[in-house]
Amino acid sequence: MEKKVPVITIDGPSGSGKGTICQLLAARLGYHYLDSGALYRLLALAAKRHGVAFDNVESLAVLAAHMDISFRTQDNGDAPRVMLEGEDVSSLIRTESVGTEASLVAAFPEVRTALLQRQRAFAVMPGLVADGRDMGTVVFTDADAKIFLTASPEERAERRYNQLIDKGESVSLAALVERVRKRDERDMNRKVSPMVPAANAILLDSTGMSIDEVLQKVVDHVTANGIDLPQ
Ligand SMILES: Nc1ncnc2c1ncn2[C@@H]1O[C@H](COP(=O)(O)OP(=O)(O)OP(=O)(O)O)[C@@H](O)[C@H]1O
Ligand SMILES: Nc1ccn([C@H]2C[C@H](O)[C@@H](COP(=O)(O)O)O2)c(=O)n1
Repeated sequence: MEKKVPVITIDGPSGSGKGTICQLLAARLGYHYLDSGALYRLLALAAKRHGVAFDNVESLAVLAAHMDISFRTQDNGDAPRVMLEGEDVSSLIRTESVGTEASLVAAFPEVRTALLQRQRAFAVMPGLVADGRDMGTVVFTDADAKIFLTASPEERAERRYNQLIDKGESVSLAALVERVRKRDERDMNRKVSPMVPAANAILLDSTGMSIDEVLQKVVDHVTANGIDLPQ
């Protein structure tokens, strides 16, 4: 019998630290990493470039199923480069506006269905750490360990603020808090695959916790669920 691919899911709102923790965990375990939010961001960018309106559901679904995308793993351990039609768009998809547009196109069931198999294809040996909003509830329901990572909207906005300042972008913290709240609201209240913790996920509130502290809690949960760290 074929061995089941181990999968760990970390879902949660924007800025909760999912990407950071998933990448550190994947590196520790030697697993693959899926940034599912990047797929929705890529779709938003591809739609703009191909002149597809954000309410043209049929064309968005076709684009979601067929867009030419890839993730290029970096030898130095840095985040994978995100490619669209052969172009490195890693920075382009990280803007606040693309995040909002990704949240808009993600609300369509047709788009989510079109991306389902593409996401599941990431589950290959030796294992996968998947980050998103519905990894534990829809995409990998039989995952070995599920975590729902949160932090207060104020702290998440502040993390994003520091990130943008580091990149040399001038932003208002108050505007970011507002944007974080709006995106949470849309992601939590959409009809399909809303952002909710899976019934068998642990809830981890990272407000006031360092990255190392969060990682340790996640590692504890993962090992308690039978996934061993390599020595
Ligand atoms: N526990 C933490 N304490 C302080 N800063 C953190 C913590 N976790 C993550 N960060 C920082 O917060 C920022 C956002 O983190 P990250 O991109 O991992 O969040 P995310 O949940 O993946 O967000 P998104 O869903 O929008 O992609 C990064 O600059 C990261 O270094
Ligand atoms: N599994 C997922 C991942 C992402 N989305 C949507 C909702 C988010 O606001 C947007 C951008 O995601 P991020 O890069 O910030 O993680 O994409 C989703 O609906 N489901």
